[in-house]
Amino acid sequence: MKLRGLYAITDSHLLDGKLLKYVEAALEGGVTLLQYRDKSSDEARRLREAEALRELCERYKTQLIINDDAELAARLNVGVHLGQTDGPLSPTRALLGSKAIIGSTCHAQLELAEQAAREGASYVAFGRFFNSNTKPGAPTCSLELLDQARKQLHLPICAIGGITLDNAAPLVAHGVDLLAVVHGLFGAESTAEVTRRARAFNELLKI
Ligand SMILES: Cc1ncc(COP(=O)(O)OP(=O)(O)O)c(N)n1
Ligand SMILES: Cc1nc(C(=O)O)sc1CCOP(=O)(O)O
Ligand SMILES: [Mg+2]
Repeated sequence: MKLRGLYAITDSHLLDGKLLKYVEAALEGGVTLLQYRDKSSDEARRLREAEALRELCERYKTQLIINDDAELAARLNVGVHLGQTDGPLSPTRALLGSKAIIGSTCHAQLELAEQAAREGASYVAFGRFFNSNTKPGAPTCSLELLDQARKQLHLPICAIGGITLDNAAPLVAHGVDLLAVVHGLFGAESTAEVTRRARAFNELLKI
C-alpha cells in the first residue's frame, strides 16, 4: 500500500466530547492514516475509543495507528507510532508482524531515520516544522533536512508540527508523502469545515 496523503492525529483535549463526530468528518474528506493519540493513563477509555475508531476506520478503509502503545496496537491488530522513548522498533515489528504499519519519530536527524529504516519502520516522521499548538516544545526541523532525507531514504516521509493548509505546500514540494496534522485539521468550528480541510490537504498532495 502506498503511504501518501493526509495523516490525521486525534487530540483528547481538542476533541473532548466530539471525537467520533470529528474523526468521521475527516474520514469523509479522505484520510490515509488516522492516529489515535491520547496521552492519558485511562486505559479503559483508551481501549474503548481505539475500538470505536478502528470500526470507523474499517468503514472508510483507513489505517488506524495507535500512538505510543504497541500492546494496544497488537490487541486491536492495527499499526503503531513510536517516538524515541516509546520502546525499540525491532521487537515491535516482531510483535505486530510484517504487514503492520509502524512509524518512527526522527525529529531532525537523518541518522535516526536510517536506523528506523534498518529496524523495519514503515515511514519516518520529521518535525516540528512550524509553531505547534499541540506540542509547542517539540524540536524543530528544516526544509533542507527534507531534501537530504528524500535523497537518502527509500521510505515514505511524514512531516509534523504546526501544519496548516496555509503552510503545507512547501513541505510537499520538498518531498513529503504524509502530512500529519492535529490542530490544522481538527481545530475547526464545524464538521463541515473538518471535511473541507481534509479534502484540501489531499488536493495539495494530489491524490
Ligand atoms: C506522525 C507522528 N510523528 C511524530 C509524532 C511524535 O511522537 P513522539 O515523539 O513519541 O511524541 P508523542 O506524540 O508521543 O507525544 C507522532 N505522534 N506522530
Ligand atoms: C505530536 C507531535 N509531534 C511533533 C514532533 O515534532 O515530533 S509535533 C506534534 C504535534 C502536532 O500537532 P499540530 O498539528 O497541532 O501541531
Ligand atoms: Mg510517543
